[in-house]
This record gives sequence, structure tokens and C-alpha cells, in this order.
Amino acid sequence: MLFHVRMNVNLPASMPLEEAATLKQTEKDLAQRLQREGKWRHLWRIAGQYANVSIFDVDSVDELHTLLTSLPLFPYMHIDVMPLCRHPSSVRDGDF
Ligand SMILES: O=C(O)C[C@H]1C=CC(=O)O1
Repeated sequence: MLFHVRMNVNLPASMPLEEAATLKQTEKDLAQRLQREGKWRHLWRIAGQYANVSIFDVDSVDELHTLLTSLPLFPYMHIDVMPLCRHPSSVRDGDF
């Protein structure tokens, strides 16, 4: 199942820089592991924003929820999820 996910990150200004740096590194390590595993298929920065657009390929809504809520930055993100299905006019075979 494919999901379009938008994540807007909003770290509190009061967060110590070192704590923020550790959180970002832990997030990066997990994000890269999930990409290598094929779960996090696309990760794009939205230009000019501390936000991303991602495509997740997971087995269920529950798996997506578990994955998103396990992200170290989850407490500081606003997340919007859109489930995707195949467009009848698409020329792709579903593997993108
Ligand atoms: O930077 C972000 O967009 C938030 C988050 C998503 C991947 C990652 O490494 O951090």
C-alpha cells in the first residue's frame, strides 16, 4: 500500500541545540534504514520549508501508523497522510 505523507517539523526554539542535533541524527539513521528496506520509497525536501514529502510503501495502515509514530521527531511534526491507489491512466506498472 502506498501513502503520500507530508511532514512539517516544528522544533521548539527553547530546545537546546545539542538535543536537536541528536534528534535529527537519530531520525536520519532511522529514515535511511527504512529507505534501504524499501518502506520509505521517496523522501523529498519541500524547498524553503522544514518539511518533506514522502512516499511510504507498507503492508497496512497500522504499519504506517507504527512507523510514523516511532520517528524520533514525531512529537514535533504535523503529519498529513494521503492513501494512494493506481490511476487508470497511469503508464507505469506501479514500480516507480
Ligand atoms: O528533515 C525532515 O524532513 C524530517 C525527517 C524526515 C527524514 C529525516 O531525516 O528527518
